[in-house]
Amino acid sequence: MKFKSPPVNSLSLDFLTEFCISLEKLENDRACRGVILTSAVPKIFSSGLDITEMCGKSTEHYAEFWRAVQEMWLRLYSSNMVTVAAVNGSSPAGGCLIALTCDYRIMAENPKFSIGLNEAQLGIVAPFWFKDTFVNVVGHRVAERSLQLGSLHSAPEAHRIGLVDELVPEEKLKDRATAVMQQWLALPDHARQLTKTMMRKAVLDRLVAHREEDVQNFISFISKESIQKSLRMYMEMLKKKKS
Ligand SMILES: CCCCCCCCCCC/C=C/C(=O)SCCNC(=O)CCNC(=O)[C@H](O)C(C)(C)COP(=O)(O)OP(=O)(O)OC[C@H]1O[C@@H](n2cnc3c(N)ncnc32)[C@H](O)[C@@H]1OP(=O)(O)O
Repeated sequence: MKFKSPPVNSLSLDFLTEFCISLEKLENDRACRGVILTSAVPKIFSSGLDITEMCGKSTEHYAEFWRAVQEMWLRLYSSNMVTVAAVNGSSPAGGCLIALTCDYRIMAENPKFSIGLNEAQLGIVAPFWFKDTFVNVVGHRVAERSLQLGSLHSAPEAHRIGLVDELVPEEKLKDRATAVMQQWLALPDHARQLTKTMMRKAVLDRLVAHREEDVQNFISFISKESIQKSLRMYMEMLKKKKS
């Protein structure tokens, strides 16, 4: 599956809805046992949640948007398919979450590409299930430091801390992702799927049990004037960086 929402594959409500529909179709297709996620946009895997969806909108819109973010994560983290992220560009925040939610991450070894949960840099907080997914990949200490600092890690550093499983030259990314997929698909599906469920169930159950509370937390957090101001300033900064 190739993300193609230029300029930066930001995760808008439309993007998330289409992503979930596509995942559901693949999940229900008995002939499909695995999916490789990558980007058709040069240099960017995904720029994370679309900030414009979280700025100056109604409470109803925030609720709908956040439910779509939750749905994307719940479907991908609990997928029966083998999921491989072929990270061919930068991947901050929600983009990093998508990669973390897969079974395996391969990143192009370009030191200009960065990845991480940088929410703190925007003055916002990664929710508990972003944090739990991160901890499950890199361990508590590395996750805590990285989250508090809102670090964006260069590709080599991301590999060093275990955020990505391997680095390959960009032109070899597709072949390597295919080889990894074949390796994972060589196992009997039922054994791999039950193992995945066992490893991920507690974290998935936690969001399922607190889903509505999480929506309400998001709404009250994002509606604060101080948070809206931080997001507006961040968007301004992104625009200024260009000129
Ligand atoms: C008590 C606890 C309660 C907790 C409750 C929950 C709290 C809320 C949790 C929310 C979690 C949020 C997760 C996120 O994902 S937030 C998004 C974070 N993303 C970023 O920080 C990335 C920002 N973008 C960049 O750094 C760069 O754009 C990038 C490196 C990706 C690409 O750089 P490049 O130079 O190639 O491109 P431009 O910067 O010029 O961008 C092109 C245009 O795209 C716009 N843009 C970029 N990113 C976004 C985005 N994420 N959303 C919307 N729009 C984006 C950018 O402004 C440019 O637009 P213009 O062409 O119009 O200028």
